[in-house]
Amino acid sequence: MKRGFLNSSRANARPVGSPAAPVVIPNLGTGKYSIGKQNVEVPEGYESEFVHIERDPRSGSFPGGITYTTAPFVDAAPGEPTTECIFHPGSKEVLMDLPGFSQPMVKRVGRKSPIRVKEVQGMGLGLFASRGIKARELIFSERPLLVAAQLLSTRVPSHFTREQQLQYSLDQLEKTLAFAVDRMSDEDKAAYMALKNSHLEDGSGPLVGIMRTNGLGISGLRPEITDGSPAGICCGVCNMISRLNHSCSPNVITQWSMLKFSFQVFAVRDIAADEELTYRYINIEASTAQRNEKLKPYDFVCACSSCKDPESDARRADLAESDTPTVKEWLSDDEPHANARVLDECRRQMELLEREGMQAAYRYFGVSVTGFTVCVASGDAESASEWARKLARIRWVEEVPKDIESFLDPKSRAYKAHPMWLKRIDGATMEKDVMVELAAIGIGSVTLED
Ligand SMILES: C[S@@+](CC[C@H](N)C(=O)[O-])C[C@H]1O[C@@H](n2cnc3c(N)ncnc32)[C@H](O)[C@@H]1O
Repeated sequence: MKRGFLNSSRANARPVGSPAAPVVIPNLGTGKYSIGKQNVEVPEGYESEFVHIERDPRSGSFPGGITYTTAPFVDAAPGEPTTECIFHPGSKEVLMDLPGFSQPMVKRVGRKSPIRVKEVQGMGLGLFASRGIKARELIFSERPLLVAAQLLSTRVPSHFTREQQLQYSLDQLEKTLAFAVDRMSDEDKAAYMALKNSHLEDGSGPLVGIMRTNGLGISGLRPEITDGSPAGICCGVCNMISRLNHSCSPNVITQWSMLKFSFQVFAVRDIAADEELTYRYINIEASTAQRNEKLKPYDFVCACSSCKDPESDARRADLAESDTPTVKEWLSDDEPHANARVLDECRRQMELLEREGMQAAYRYFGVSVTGFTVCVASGDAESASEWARKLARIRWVEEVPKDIESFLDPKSRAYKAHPMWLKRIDGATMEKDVMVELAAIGIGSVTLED
């Protein structure tokens, strides 16, 4: 039996409330113009199947149907923005059952905003820092204009061709969105309609096109979908966040807070005044060619510094092929120089991550926490404090130790009080009872024999 967080597969997986990624509606075609280019006509007479139901904001969902609602619907703070939602059964209950829902947003974009919208040549609009921003800063929070399931569970006539079925689904989704957009205030409606649409020629209607271009993934709102399929992810469309352009070396990350029903935007490294804020739309560990393939639905070819650097691919491939060093594996490594070996690997990967500007990758946390723990166990507070400095910049990963700031000073007393302090020096084996003790507080693991 295994115990402790750092043993679990979660230690290496993306964290709860992980950064949202823009949504590409999966079964509606992900390639550029992969559907609808032929101007597919759906036979007449099928439009009547569309049904919409509006409900009292506080009542729950009903079996089999979708519900239009305005969130947060319970105890919304006065003057807070609201979101038009298209919910499937169970979504509303997720929120109603969430203790403390909803909490007020923090750091809304106001008069002293650290960001401004500006034209970027060849990219349309973009977001820029209006002052210097420090790594880990919460730059702003935003409640979406719209939250909707990515896919509608409509019954598609089976005698349609595949193209007709896809077009039919797009048309149904467009009508569903139209009803929600119509419920928005004039200001929000205008904001939604002014967003970029890069799906002008693939059969998407204007509202669907805007959702596909700007939507950010939100998990946890479709409890009935338990198979991990994309249908379980909802899509949030925001006004400001939607202006973030893509970079493969992004300087911000977004995180969804269900409790605050809003996205939070954090700086992953220092951002200079007037620098553009950029965000990753796709997995950034992939090669340049793979990344640009994934970006096709957004209708641009990325020209960020990594995409232009011929040596970047080798560095990213190296990372993609290397396992993130974990505390769990280090503890079960009996080799006498495990500390030095694991630390070398942490340093090597960190150098690649920093060189590639990949502070937004979850691996950045994994490498830092392992490097920190190994240094503490070796009694090397000086090196541990360097890793602590990196960890202290990561505010969007829940597993960063809450007291990490107390390890920034290598002379801090926190070191001697750390449960791992001097517990594993190279050349010495670790006592079983020490491992049991550590596992009990969530560091490492022990195998409990029957
Ligand atoms: C979510 S919007 C970003 C904001 C957008 N630039 C605007 O004017 O509202 C996504 C669209 O912005 C453009 N875009 C985003 N990142 C880009 C980049 N790195 N290079 C060129 N165009 C980009 C593409 O048209 C893409 O479909």
